[in-house]
Amino acid sequence: MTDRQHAVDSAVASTADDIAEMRTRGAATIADAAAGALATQAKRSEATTEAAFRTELRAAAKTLYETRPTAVSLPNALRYVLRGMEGATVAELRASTIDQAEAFQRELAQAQSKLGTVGSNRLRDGDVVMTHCHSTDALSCVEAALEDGKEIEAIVKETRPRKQGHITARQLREWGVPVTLVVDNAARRYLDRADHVLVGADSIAADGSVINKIGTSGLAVNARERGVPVMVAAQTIKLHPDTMTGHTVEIEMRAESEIVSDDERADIDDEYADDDLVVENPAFDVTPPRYVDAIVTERGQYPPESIVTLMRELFGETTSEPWEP
Ligand SMILES: O=P(O)(O)OC[C@H]1O[C@H](OP(=O)(O)O)[C@H](O)[C@@H]1O
Repeated sequence: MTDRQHAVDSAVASTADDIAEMRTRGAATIADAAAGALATQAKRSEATTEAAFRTELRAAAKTLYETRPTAVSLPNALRYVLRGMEGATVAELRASTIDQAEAFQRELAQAQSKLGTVGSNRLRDGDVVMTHCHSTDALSCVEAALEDGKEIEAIVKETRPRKQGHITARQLREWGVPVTLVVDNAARRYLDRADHVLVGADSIAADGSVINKIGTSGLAVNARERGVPVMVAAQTIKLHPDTMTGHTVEIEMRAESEIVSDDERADIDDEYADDDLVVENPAFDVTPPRYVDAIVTERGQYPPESIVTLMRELFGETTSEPWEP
């Protein structure tokens, strides 16, 4: 084991593992868990010097960062917490880090609730929304509309390969929303019945592109063809500052076991072939801004092309990694 691994608390390692294995998933939920893990690291740290404490916290942040690459809410959360780590003694550093992590978690919840109010203004009584994957930001718009007394129906895409549509359907049913669950391939057929496509985002790029669960871009193109507006619910924590300086967002490639079992692979592949069957499992795709009607944030709704103005205001041009000294 390296010194860095020794310094990282077991609770941080376990949070990182939960994120990597998607037991903790969804961009906002990941950010919340990461901030909580840094607070735990600060609470449990046995560092005796200020330098050792800072090294530990940076090592914890790096461990969390290296779990999944696409949702920018994760590095944005880590950056936010580490920037608040201030003080001349270990006790002061500990207190400020814990305070900052708790402030982050509070603001995250408040932002989602504000975003929900903004998004619900786009929904009319009796509207039908089509969802993809499971997004707490997207669902907060429906929740706010229901609280306003509007009746909303949902067509919920299953979302292969991990079927997060089931989580969305379960939540909506709990709220008493009529739900029609469909396989992903049925989306175009059911768009005729939808008034909105409502999705979340893992990252939003400076040009207004939306990086979200694989299948979002095809859904958005079909929705445009059918004249159904596409609404993306994304707190500003989903804005990807690196894209202001030309970087692209890394698309996570997940294990092939999410798509085919070993037996299925053996059944498909020719055992005498010179090469192996290739199976690829990208978790996300990129929807160009021209297929998106509105990005709904806690600061109001934006046409995708103008999101860069908000990014500059919130992040400046800073894109350094949170664990860099
Ligand atoms: O932050 P909230 O809105 O909850 O979720 C945002 C996005 O995170 C999810 O990714 P995954 O299931 O973690 O791969 C989905 O792509 C979803 O749209």
